Amino acid sequence: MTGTAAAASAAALAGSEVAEAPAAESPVVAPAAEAPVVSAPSPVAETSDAVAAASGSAAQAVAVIQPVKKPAARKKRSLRPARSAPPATAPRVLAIEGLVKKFGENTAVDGISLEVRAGSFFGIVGPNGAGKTTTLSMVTGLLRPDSGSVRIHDIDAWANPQAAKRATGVLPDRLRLFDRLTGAQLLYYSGVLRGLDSRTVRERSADLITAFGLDDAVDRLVADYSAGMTKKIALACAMIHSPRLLVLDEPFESVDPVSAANLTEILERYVAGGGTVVLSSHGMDLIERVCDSAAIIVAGRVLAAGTLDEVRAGQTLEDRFVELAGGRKAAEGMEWLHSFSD
Ligand SMILES: Nc1ncnc2c1ncn2[C@@H]1O[C@H](COP(=O)(O)OP(=O)(O)OP(=O)(O)O)[C@@H](O)[C@H]1O
Repeated sequence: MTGTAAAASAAALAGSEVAEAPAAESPVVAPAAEAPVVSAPSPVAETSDAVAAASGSAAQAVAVIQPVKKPAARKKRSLRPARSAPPATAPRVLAIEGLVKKFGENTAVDGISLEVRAGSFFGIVGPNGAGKTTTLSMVTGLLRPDSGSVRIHDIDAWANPQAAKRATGVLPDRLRLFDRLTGAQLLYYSGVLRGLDSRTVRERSADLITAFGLDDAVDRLVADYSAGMTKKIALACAMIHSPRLLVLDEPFESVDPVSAANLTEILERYVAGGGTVVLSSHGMDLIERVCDSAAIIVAGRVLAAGTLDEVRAGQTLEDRFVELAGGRKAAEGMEWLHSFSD
């Protein structure tokens, strides 16, 4: 997704439980290396090195993916305790009702409803193509819904987009920034565009640059930034007008672990100060670590939403996700991949 600002604070979910059967052919999510708990046994693709045995060829002595023969028993580990969600009495910062978006024959978003209350760190997960970006784009005014409504701090985001955008900071999926500006110029531009006076922008820019560790990069063109640095400057731009709600589409993609910890800390402080974060991510461990509430979206529909514990339902988020998304797929076939062309 793409874009810039918009509105308010956060929340736990309305407690919507599984709404329908898992999509039969949803794509797979590879098991995260560090995924905590796993309770139910589930089939996993196994790797084995040294397949040299078959031919003795050094070229073939590499790891290959073998078909799954039987479900491997998975170790039970304890669940990471969930961060506490805001009370149900907290103001609703984001209310999405019956959102639908079609692209030709393809229904990308098929009636999504969600609620996020002030002070929530809300994670949205789903397989590739599930409709996360499309949903967030409709929330932030970047894509007009076919039907449904989006309210940010009780402002109808599509009837009154300017007011809604004032309350929102946006980190879009496909960053389209004015990258012929330096980082400092881009921050300044973002602040002034938000109506901040020059002095305030300079003060906030200095704070953000330090917080995001961009001191050495601010005078370079954004076009020359690495992917992770670009995410950071874009996130700084999204925050400069101190919005009540931050909508972040895959904020940690391309961000190194140290910088991710830094970003997480900045966001945690923002939430502790009353802000609300809605983010999408494929990092299940990260969502379990930082979010108090979550939604699992598959094929344009919400299959589970609520507090993290409600959504996990006693499993890890990853296992619950895989279960709802239709299970893991065995990596079978493609034997040709092992018959190297040289
Ligand atoms: N501009 C567009 N035109 C046509 N189809 C689109 C467009 N944007 C998204 N889609 C389709 O809508 C569906 C949902 O896409 P979307 O980008 O919202 O998924 P996503 O959950 O964000 O996926 P990912 O995790 O891969 O980023 C997909 O089938 C995609 O091909």
